[in-house]
Amino acid sequence: MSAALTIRARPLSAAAFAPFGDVLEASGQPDKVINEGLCDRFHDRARMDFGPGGRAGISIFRATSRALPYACGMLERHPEGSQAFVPMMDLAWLVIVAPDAGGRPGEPLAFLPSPGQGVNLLRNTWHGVLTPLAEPAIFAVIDRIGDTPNLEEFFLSEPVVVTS
Ligand SMILES: NC(=O)N[C@@H](O)C(=O)O
Ligand code: NI
Repeated sequence: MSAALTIRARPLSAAAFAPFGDVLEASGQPDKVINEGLCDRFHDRARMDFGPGGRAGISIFRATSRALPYACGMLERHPEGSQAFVPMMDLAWLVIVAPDAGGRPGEPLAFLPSPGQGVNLLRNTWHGVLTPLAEPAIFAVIDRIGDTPNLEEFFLSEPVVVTS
């Protein structure tokens, strides 16, 4: 019986997350200063994609918190569109992603966003479902609205255990 894979969650960084998506944050120099100089605009910072036959939508997720160490038993992906998660309050949450390895998830990575960070997952990127580590956990989710399921799930033979 193989031992369950254990991975350590690391602070979220744009560089480490880049193959999987974008970190949504007020980072670096603003692209524009607007509103009579009273607002910095960090312009167009996500690689969004909703494919033919779909459109962008904003939904609100109210999720149940989990705890570390967290056993992740399923990774999913959305073949027809990107998916962004923007917390609407300051809370700890977990982002699990994985490269594709021949149509199934490869070794996952786990990230802990800092306050002020959201994520945009690229289309067809393997990820764990929204995983807050506190409650209340309210998120704005920007993803594809369409008539197809836009969902592929992969159930792991052994859960991946995420530690802090
Ligand atoms: N199913 C759904 O709307 N949410 C998931 O895609 C998720 O990543 O949480
Ligand atoms: Ni998803």
